Amino acid sequence: MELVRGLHNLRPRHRGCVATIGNFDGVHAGHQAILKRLRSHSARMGLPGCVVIFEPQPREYFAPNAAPPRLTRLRDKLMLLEAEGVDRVLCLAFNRRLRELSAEEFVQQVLIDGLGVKHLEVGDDFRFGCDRSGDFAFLEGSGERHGFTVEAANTVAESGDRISSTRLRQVLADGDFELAERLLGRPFSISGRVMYGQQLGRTLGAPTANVQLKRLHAPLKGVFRVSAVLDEDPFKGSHQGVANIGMRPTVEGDGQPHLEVHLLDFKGNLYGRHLTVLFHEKLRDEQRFDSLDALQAAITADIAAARAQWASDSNK
Ligand SMILES: Cc1cc2nc3c(=O)[nH]c(=O)nc-3n(C[C@H](O)[C@H](O)[C@H](O)COP(=O)(O)O)c2cc1C
Ligand SMILES: Nc1ncnc2c1ncn2[C@@H]1O[C@H](COP(=O)(O)OP(=O)(O)OP(=O)(O)O)[C@@H](O)[C@H]1O
Repeated sequence: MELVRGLHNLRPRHRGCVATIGNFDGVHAGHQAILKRLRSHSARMGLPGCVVIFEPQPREYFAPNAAPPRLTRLRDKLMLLEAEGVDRVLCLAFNRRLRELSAEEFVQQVLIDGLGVKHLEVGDDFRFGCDRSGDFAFLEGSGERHGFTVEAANTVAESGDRISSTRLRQVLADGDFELAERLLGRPFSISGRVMYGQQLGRTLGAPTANVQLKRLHAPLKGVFRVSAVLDEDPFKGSHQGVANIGMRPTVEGDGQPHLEVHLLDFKGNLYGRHLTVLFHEKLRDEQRFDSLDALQAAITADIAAARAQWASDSNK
């Protein structure tokens, strides 16, 4: 899969494709349905399938502090899009210039001059352009004038409700990981590099790998039953574990949320390795304990609860 950053990096060879546009945060089952249609039009027309995304996502640009949490960082989003068979991603910087483009200018500059789009696939509620003035009817009209076809994919729903990134954020915040897995088509995960922590975990009887969240504003907090894959290689096996996402109020953290993972029965150095943490169940909320002994007892109980659930799963 090819990543093109910015319109200025498009070359004549990039012209002629089938495309779709959106945030694709989480690459959930609704997105996957659109991407499946993109693949089939791409095969039918013998043209590459291109996804146009924005970075930052528009709401992060408009309200950096009030934007909703991210389900996927750019890196993970790109890996998931590649796994869905996307040939090319055009990542546009969402900035003042882009936000001020009218729907007409967006079509002309991005779809026609930039990509030479021959077919556009969008969701039925898709809107774009300055003040979200461009909709499906507008695109159909543009398509007739500029020579591309447009198709609106039907809404993909689960239990009667539309699947969306917004809904997933709520489902994760509620700790409903079974539903999250159905909406995503895979368990929810966060990945990152393991960095040095305060090295306190080992004295608590549970050494933890501190996974770098960087600027990721995680959509969940609390203590979870997890599994983890090392270096993105599922063939190296997945490890069972428990994890905490929070501020670590008992040990006076650094004011930043951390993702800390304790892998059960694992010995080895994880510093600098890449860890993908898959979330299976919420065990409890993070708490401020009066002593490190009380925290240690709580973590021991978390580990026991996780082990009991794994054991019951394997007996099913
Ligand atoms: C399963 C688990 C549950 C945790 N629960 C809490 C908690 O409820 N409150 C809290 O302050 N810290 C909690 N922590 C975070 C610990 O305070 C943290 O892992 C410990 O301070 C070690 O940090 P270090 O790796 O930076 O040394 C939890 C950690 C794990 C792995
Ligand atoms: N459940 C769905 N069914 C059909 N199409 C969808 C579905 N969810 C998203 N799409 C389409 O996928 C494309 C990308 O969607 P986008 O990520 O922008 O929206 P979203 O997942 O609904 O997120 P949000 O909750 O932030 O609105 C758009 O064309 C959108 O209409």
